Amino acid sequence: MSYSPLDIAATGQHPFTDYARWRLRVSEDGRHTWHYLNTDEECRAWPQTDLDKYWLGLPLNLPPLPEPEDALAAARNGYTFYKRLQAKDGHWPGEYGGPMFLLPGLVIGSYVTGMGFKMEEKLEMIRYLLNRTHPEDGGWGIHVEGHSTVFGTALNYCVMRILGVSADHPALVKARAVLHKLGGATGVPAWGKFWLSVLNVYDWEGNNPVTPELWLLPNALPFHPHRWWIHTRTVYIPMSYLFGIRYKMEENDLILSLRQELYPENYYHIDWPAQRNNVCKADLYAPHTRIFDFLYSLLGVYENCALPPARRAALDYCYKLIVQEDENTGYQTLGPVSKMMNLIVRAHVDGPESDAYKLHMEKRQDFMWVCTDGMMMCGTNGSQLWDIGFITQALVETGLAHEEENKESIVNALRWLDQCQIQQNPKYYESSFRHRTKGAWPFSTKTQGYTVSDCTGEGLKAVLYIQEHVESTPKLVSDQRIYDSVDLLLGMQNHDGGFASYELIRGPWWLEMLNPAEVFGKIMIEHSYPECTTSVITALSIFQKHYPQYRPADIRRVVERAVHFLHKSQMPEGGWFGSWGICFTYATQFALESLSLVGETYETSPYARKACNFLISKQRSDGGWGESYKSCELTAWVEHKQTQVVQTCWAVMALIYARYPDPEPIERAVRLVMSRQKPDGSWPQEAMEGVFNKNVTIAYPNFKFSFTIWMLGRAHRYLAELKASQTSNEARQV
Ligand SMILES: CC(C)=CCC[C@@H](C)[C@H]1CC[C@@]2(C)C3=C(CC[C@]12C)[C@@]1(C)CC[C@H](O)C(C)(C)[C@@H]1CC3
Repeated sequence: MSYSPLDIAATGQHPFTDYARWRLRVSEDGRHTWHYLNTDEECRAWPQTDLDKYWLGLPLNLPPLPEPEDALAAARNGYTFYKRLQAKDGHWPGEYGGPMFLLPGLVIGSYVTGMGFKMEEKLEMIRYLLNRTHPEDGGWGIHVEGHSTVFGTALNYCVMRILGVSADHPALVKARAVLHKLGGATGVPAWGKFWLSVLNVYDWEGNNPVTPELWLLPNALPFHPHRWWIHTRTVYIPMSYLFGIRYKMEENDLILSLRQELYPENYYHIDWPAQRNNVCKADLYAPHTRIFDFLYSLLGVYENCALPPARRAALDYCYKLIVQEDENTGYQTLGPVSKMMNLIVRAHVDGPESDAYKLHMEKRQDFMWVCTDGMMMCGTNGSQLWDIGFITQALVETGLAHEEENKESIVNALRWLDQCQIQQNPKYYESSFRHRTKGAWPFSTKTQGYTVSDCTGEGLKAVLYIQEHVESTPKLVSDQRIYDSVDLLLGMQNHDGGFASYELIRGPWWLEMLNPAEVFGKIMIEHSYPECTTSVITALSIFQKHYPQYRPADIRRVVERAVHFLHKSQMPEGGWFGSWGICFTYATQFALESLSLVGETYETSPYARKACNFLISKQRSDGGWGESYKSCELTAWVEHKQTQVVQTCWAVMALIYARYPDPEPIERAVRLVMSRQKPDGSWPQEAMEGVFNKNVTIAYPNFKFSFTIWMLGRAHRYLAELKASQTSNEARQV
């Protein structure tokens, strides 16, 4: 077995492997895999690039660029740097870390199925966790910036032990103390109970039922799982399978020892059924409702008398759905959590000799990323489309795309966008309850293959911008393919006029009252989001400018209803609540982009005016904006300790969309963003940019390039326009 004790340094400050030997391979459709080269010969044959070095945190030693005289020159310097991080195939790879409950799935899932890791991977995963302990107490949180929780600490503690760290290691001694102070692993939230049960260090009796038979109910029922938010149902399918068979790893010395380490009390005396609703206070974000507890007690009764044929039929059905999901996504599945759960089911049913086992093992690699601090598991197999969508639009809108030295880069980006569009519906379509995909752009890669409304919107915009505005680019995406994506978007509007993430809202609002996850908010059904709504309607409107003859009445109607949704969802203070980026700054940028489309600006619309005043009231004395992820948890603005460059860019973009008439706040913000730029044109990484399920931050490190370049270039032009109109007004007055 490749899991054995290791001698590990006390801290993860210095790499445990030779960072000059890591290489990022970009293959197929933008797939990312990291490789460690063992010999000097291999290293010579495959030299390290600036792209590798940048993400590994190695110095690029670039000469300083000419000091920028204005905002546009700063944007140009920014792109001179960022172009170096473009992969040969045209997209911009990047890490996608933040959640601290993903590596546990990877490592526990691999351990229980007998899949190993390379030594260098193990060492850097350990180092990553050493570097991500909470600076004050030494535990782990649900995400890298969060306080220590049982979820983060119990699971990552197991990861460290599995990977070979001794229980006496100073970091583990500390983490164990945190865990015990929080009451021990009994109070881990539901998903933690699940992983620990799979590892055989928690009793299945301590889990609320995850009844697979729900899948056998008639599809028409309003609470049928096919109506749940896609991430929730895709996780619950393999979860219910593994619960249904009470899967657990065979006992071994490590497991026996973990049973002692994780609990302050005697493991064998724990009253397991009493733990089902025991969740540590530090973890609890979305407490169960009474109705939830009542229904789960009924399911608990059912569990005691479940009929074997019904259980068998339910398990068979879940297994079928799992196989379909694996095949629809190239064994990546929708996301990192379902990935590892599906992997366990397939390993269990299909066995270690099967293709499914081998493919699952191989595709773990797509989520594993080496960063400055070690190796993490990413939130998806990358954010390829999302990142290329923004930077390409930024280049076109700032005019940088037209500059000779950037032509090749922009054509390469178009080629990548072209190959990324999904041109068919999934192999298993209706049978696996999928939304159509023909015409869509996904969030990451075509192989992952899921429609996301706003990714399709941003992908479409990026293609239209390049194909329609940048001279001499080939027209790679045909009219028909563009129509396919417009048809898809037109079909994704919800009854409230807004757009959700992957699908239409399928279930009733009250399903949120049955959220079992405890640590995530708003995960049971789709919801309409101002961000997604904006990406879609801006894409449709830009499309219409270039293709005025195609479904104009439908587009008009969809846009009108969407604008109505945005009006309704404005918060009383004037901002919009962001669900995917932090937070009011993020969503307000999107909402004002939408309003600008229909001519609603500071001068003409009370909505836009209120939003601008809200943003201006949050500008800090240094000219920037800084909002904490706590805003997302609390649904109320919380200041960040530091001003954030990326948020400053969002706020300024919002003001520009609304044609805010006073140049002064914009000029101050531009100065702030320019002052943070390094001589080589880059910006340093600051706080997390993104969020999901209200409670978990996630990194979008490419935003510090796309939104800075975009904002600086646009502000440069906007400020010039403002000055020109002020001068002409003055002239008229004279
Ligand atoms: C709770 C579970 C299953 C955790 C796994 C993590 C996923 C749920 C997260 C990770 C990345 C994530 C935040 C993402 C999204 C949904 C939830 C994801 C997939 C979407 C696609 C929703 C729509 C958004 O506008 C946007 C496109 C930014 C994000 C992208 C990342």
